[in-house]
Amino acid sequence: MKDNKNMGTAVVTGASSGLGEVFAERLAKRGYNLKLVARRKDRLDSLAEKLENKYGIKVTNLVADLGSETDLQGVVNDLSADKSITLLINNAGTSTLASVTATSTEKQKAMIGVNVTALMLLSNAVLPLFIERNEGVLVNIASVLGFYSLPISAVYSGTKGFVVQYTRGLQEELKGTNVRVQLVNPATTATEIWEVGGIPLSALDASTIMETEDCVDAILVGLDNGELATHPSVNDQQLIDNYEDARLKLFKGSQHSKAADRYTIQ
Ligand SMILES: NC(=O)C1=CN([C@@H]2O[C@H](COP(=O)(O)OP(=O)(O)OC[C@H]3O[C@@H](n4cnc5c(N)ncnc54)[C@H](OP(=O)(O)O)[C@@H]3O)[C@@H](O)[C@H]2O)C=CC1
Ligand SMILES: N[C@@H](C=O)C(=O)O
Repeated sequence: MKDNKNMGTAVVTGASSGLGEVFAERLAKRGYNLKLVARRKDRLDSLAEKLENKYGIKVTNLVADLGSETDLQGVVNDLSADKSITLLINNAGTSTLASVTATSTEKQKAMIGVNVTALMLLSNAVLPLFIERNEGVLVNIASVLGFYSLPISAVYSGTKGFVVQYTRGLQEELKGTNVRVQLVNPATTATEIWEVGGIPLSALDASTIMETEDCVDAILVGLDNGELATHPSVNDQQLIDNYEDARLKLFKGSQHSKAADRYTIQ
């Protein structure tokens, strides 16, 4: 991304705390006007006031529960009609970390509503404009739990697995265009999501917890460098390359009309 004053509008969902709040600050500094989405109006209002005063940009808040069909449709309508949007960061997310049987159906549906349905419908809202203009940036925040499941993350990992594959699919669709789609897989980062999800940060190994600002700054470096998939906390690039190579090889190895020899009926 360039540093100039004609950046258009960046939409950041989940801007009332954590990664989203830092994204909002960093993008304001780069000269974007902002559209911020979350439920907590007080937090969005004070952030908007701070960023407008500090950076001289315009901030519009959309107070909405992305898990509510009506609120989500309101945001979709707003974004679809806003031709100033140049960047959408699908960051809002919610997690309940517990076994499936210990997680209410309501909480499971909330994870699917915010992490999956909202992310997809908000992408649908901006992509037609990006494609028509042949320019635009979509950033989807998944998680390392999108390619790995813990005994307490079956549903959350399922939702983030959707984000991973959906984003990869969009990248394939948009290959050869100037519409950029970045997949982001953060690992443990010091935000409220842990407390909200039932695991206090104090219960985790401190050496594995990244600061929120460091995570966002790494994601933006990845974006500036044109990365398709950004893993902020993975130092060893070879691990990423091996993973990408292995999943491609496994896919290619699956393209056969006959069952594998080990499934021959004896
Ligand atoms: N922190 C971590 O360790 C990791 C986080 N992630 C992902 O990063 C993203 C950001 O989370 P993070 O900053 O950590 O957590 P936070 O809890 O700090 O932020 C989550 C944001 O999402 C918003 N949000 C949650 N539910 C809704 C809803 N129903 N409607 C509208 N907005 C909602 C919250 O706003 P409000 O409550 O005001 O509505 C808040 O602004 C998420 O997608 C998360 O899954 C991925 C990997 C690791
Ligand atoms: N957000 C975290 C879990 O709640 C993660 O994705 O690791």
